[in-house]
Amino acid sequence: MITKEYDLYKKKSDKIKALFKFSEKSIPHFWGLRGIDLKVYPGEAVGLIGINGSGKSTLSNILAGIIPQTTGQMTIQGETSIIAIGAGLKPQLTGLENIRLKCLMTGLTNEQVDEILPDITEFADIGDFVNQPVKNYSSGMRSRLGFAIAVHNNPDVLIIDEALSVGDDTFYQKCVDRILQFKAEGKTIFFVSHSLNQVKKLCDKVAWIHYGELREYGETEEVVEHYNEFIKWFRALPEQEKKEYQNGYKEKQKEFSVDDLKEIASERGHGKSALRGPSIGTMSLFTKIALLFMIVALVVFGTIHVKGRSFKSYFAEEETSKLDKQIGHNLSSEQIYETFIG
Ligand SMILES: Nc1ncnc2c1ncn2[C@@H]1O[C@H](COP(=O)(O)OP(=O)(O)OP(=O)(O)O)[C@@H](O)[C@H]1O
Repeated sequence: MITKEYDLYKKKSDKIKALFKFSEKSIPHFWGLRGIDLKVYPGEAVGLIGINGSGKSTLSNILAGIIPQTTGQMTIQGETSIIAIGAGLKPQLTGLENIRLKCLMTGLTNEQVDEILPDITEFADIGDFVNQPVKNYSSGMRSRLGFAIAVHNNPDVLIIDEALSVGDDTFYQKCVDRILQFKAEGKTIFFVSHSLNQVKKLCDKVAWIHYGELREYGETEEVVEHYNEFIKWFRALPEQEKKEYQNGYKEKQKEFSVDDLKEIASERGHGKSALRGPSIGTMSLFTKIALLFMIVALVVFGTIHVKGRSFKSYFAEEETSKLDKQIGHNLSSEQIYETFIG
């Protein structure tokens, strides 16, 4: 059961303060995901649908290992690769440099990159722009480059987050063909999209994420139909009711707690392991005290051993150097002779 809790810091300094706060009550929280359970098999393409802000990108970033979940265990067999518009591309580097960087990061050697480079540039088909910094690319070009790199890295799990929505028809068809080829090879695809037609065309199953919850998971036709019914119902609501509906869910996302999660886990028959997680970003009281102690110790140690010398010898030397300055700058040679020698 995957959850993702975001801290809604108002200022950057609040982030640092929060590390040492023994009560986190003053920091507002927001649960982007509230207990997502999914079992996906090799060769399956799963669509992730939902209204804006429902948690699709949060889930796909967790699946790709870009951000950690707050609680829950995730088992992925194989390598993942995510394609989101411009995700992971360095804007200052050229297309070619980005290709090389990404490939080296996946463990290829420079020689291996040289071999697949022509295939990647041919797939991306962005012409001379491949020599331009990515910051000059249009969103379609970024998507082309990102897609070309990701598919040539040959991942076991491919995550596509809205990356097809910005490409033109020719590129879209090329990507669809490659995705279908991946599926046939037994790879798993997660496909985030607002285009229900694309989802219907590509996906075997669909997960409908609704304000951080998994509202429905099943066969594509059925889930898309229910989602469409919801959209129709929602659009027909008067503006005031729409707002109330949205605010009600947002409030639930703010007030969600580990107790709620425990309740969901027991309803679904999960053991305690479903509640465990990487717990990155939260520190236990013991860790906080230990960290504070280490910082104090470092400061004291650093003060006592200034510039590699003990506190006493450092200040003795400081005094001598002051005297040297006085000798050099204020006293004449006769005065020096009289003061120190004569
Ligand atoms: N770093 C963050 N800090 C705080 N809140 C965040 C953060 N990232 C996402 N959120 C919130 O989590 C919720 C889910 O966001 P997410 O981007 O996953 O939604 P989405 O379904 O992909 O939306 P869209 O369809 O608009 O792309 C949103 O309410 C968003 O404001």
